Amino acid sequence: MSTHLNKIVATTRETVAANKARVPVSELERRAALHRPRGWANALSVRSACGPAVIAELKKASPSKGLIRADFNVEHLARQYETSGAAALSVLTDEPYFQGSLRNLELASAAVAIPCLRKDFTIDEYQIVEARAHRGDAILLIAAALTSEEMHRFTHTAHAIDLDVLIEVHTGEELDRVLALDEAPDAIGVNNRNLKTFAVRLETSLELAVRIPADVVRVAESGIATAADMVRLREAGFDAFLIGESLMRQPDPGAALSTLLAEAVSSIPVLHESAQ
Ligand SMILES: O=C(O)c1ccccc1NCC(=O)[C@H](O)[C@H](O)COP(=O)(O)O
Repeated sequence: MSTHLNKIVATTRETVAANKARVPVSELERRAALHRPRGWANALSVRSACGPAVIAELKKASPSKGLIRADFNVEHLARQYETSGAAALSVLTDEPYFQGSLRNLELASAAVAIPCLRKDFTIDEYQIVEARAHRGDAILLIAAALTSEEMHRFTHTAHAIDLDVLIEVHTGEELDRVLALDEAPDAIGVNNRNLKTFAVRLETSLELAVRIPADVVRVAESGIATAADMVRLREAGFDAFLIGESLMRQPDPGAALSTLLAEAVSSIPVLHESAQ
């Protein structure tokens, strides 16, 4: 595990321990029963069949960039993204490094009809029930932070409570471990951000794309900023594009997403035809 990831995971263990002491699982289960998950991966598949499926990320800050967006009204941003054509949302819930929160997940999810990923560093089953209790529709598992046994167990736990699972990889070796799991995730993401150096290379996705089976949703993550990036990734086989910082830095992230989608549709021939 990289030093950065090690540090984030260590802090996450402390957060989980504190949350467990404060809110019992029975209370999370009571809250979870109030809402039905909305099929995060299916929303991406459906959109991807007729246009670019963007997962718009609500990202206030990050370890690599510090504060990204000061003006951060979660409900407003979530609605703007939905109106502008996002297929799904990703909501960061880590507080110490990303200034996210479970409250943000709940507010964003309640404000829109599109499904929401709880974007966090999942290292304990408690967080999966927590995601469901706070209106999440899917969880993230990061292969670099988990053993194969943990990935399998967490995927099973999430599926048992109707949550979808996105497993994120950075290398071919991590992808091998994911492809060998007995219970497959609903989506596999390739993260272009190197967690040792924070350098971002779209080539990471482009190189691994061919090895991801077409029966899971293929997601390219990090460093996507232009329609040209989306065209390259789409041509390599990706179904969906997870975009955080490049939209968050715009004065009007919703308008920026609309423009990006319009440019992507006109640049990808097959999408242009299906949009006619
Ligand atoms: O963004 C970071 O600095 C970061 C650092 C350490 C672990 C994860 C990190 N980011 C999480 C993500 O995966 C991204 O937020 C997501 O893919 C969107 O990326 P971007 O469009 O480049 O903001």
